Amino acid sequence: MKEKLTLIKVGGKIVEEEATLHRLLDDFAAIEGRKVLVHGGGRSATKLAERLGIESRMVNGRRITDAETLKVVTMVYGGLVNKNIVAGLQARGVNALGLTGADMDVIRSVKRPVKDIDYGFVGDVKQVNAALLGDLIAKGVVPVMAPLTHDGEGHMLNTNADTIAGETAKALATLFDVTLVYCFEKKGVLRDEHDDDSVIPVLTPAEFKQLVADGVIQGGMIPKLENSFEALEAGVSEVVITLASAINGQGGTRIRK
Ligand SMILES: Nc1ncnc2c1ncn2[C@@H]1O[C@H](COP(=O)(O)OP(=O)(O)O)[C@@H](O)[C@H]1O
Ligand SMILES: CC(=O)N[C@@H](CCC(=O)OP(=O)(O)O)C(=O)O
Repeated sequence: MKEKLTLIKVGGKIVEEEATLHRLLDDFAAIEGRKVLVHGGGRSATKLAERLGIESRMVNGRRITDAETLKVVTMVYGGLVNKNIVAGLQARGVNALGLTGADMDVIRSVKRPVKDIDYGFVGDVKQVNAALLGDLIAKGVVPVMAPLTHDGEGHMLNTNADTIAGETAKALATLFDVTLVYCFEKKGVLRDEHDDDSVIPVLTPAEFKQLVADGVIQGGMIPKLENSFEALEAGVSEVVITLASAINGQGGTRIRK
């Protein structure tokens, strides 16, 4: 039987605010057994870009990443956000190791080809080094992964954090019994975005399609759910979308095949 592993993805709103980040780190530190944390930081990148006079543009939930924006996201995700989390976890007795995809060649990607839209320096994941992550995890290390990858030819690329989480969960599912938890600032996938208590407890692909067509599920939630269904198909045992302050408990939306 495979050992259990919990992979938590935490988004920009949570990591940006001290209070919510500290709560999340307390809850993450309390998770027993093998674990991995993947973080975003989109909101912090947008704020720094604004201070530097660089315009931010998102298309289909992805950041258009020109050369200047790539410098900003590399500083923010690989530097400030990642190290803040690593230091916070070390203070809580968790042996965290911060990684971008370039570190130990853990995630290689290919620059997204230009079709209708030129996303710039955005990477589509090609390969996750599950064996390496598995070795680190077996040694008691807790990887903390930033949403940055590399192309193997000397270039960093910006990759959506939900995708990093989904792809890493899929790769680790060859070694572990993986639960993937996307946590954010709402209680789960909601039937009415303005009613916090309208959580959909279980979501299937057919219901997802219908809710997208009805306009109930929109924006960043669409790629998050697409990544979730893909992960389940590829052998991840369980996918949950839930409130950041509820990662240890029940509740949220459970994704079904
Ligand atoms: N039906 C829905 N239920 C909950 N959130 C939804 C729904 N439809 C759209 N959303 C939006 O999706 C957002 C989460 O996606 P995203 O911003 O990519 O998350 P993250 O902060 O985790 O990166 C929520 O903040 C919410 O505004
Ligand atoms: C290519 C791309 O869109 N990358 C994302 C990576 C950060 C991210 O996904 O952060 P959240 O989880 O906080 O949204 C971006 O730059 O916004």
